[in-house]
Amino acid sequence: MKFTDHLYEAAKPIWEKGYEHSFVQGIGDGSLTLDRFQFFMCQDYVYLIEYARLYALGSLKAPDLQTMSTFAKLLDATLNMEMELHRQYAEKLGISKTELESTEPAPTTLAYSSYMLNVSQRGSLAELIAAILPCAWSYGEIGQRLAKRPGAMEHPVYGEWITMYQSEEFTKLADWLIDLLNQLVEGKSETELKQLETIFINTSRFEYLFWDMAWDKSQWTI
Ligand SMILES: Cc1ncc(CN)c(N)n1
Repeated sequence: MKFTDHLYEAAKPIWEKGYEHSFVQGIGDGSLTLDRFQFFMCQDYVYLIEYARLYALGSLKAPDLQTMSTFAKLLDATLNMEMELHRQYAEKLGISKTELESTEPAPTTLAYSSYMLNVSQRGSLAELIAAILPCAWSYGEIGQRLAKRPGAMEHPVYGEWITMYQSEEFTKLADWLIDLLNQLVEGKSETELKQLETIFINTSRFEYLFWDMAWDKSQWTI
């Protein structure tokens, strides 16, 4: 069993709850209200700015030129493919680029991105990947599951979101991280593997909390 298969099994109950979340189901059946989606896209945009920095950090920590170059491609894909989706949605929803970029991170957004940055700055490349992997992997899974629903990809609002996250272009980003993590864990001790699992579970939990935040549109209360 590959190490990432083990991680997948460990996080499965959390990911399943994420898939079943009213927000995700609302994207799938088109019932999600626009105000919630708009809140999500703005928070997600500023989250992705911080997330993209982790790919730059991955490039810094990379052991060889090929790995360095792949992290640079992942950085480019986040800034110019994934975040372009957000910019296009913002335009359609009447949100300017400046407004999008200057979104104040809500508590969950800030906690999630700060946790990833902290773990990745202090830790090894394997720890960095354990922190960022649920983000890339779980959205690919969600996209592919939602895409199987008849008509979901053709929905006038949410169709493009599903189309993007189910795409091969997006899912191959996670595949590459999965392969690299499996290589990096060779020879690691049980304690080190457990630490990687803890990080992976924590960011999986944050993924769930992000759906919750978007559903409730929860902001700072003080
Ligand atoms: C919170 C979150 N998690 C994951 C993804 C997919 N990169 C995202 N855009 N936002």
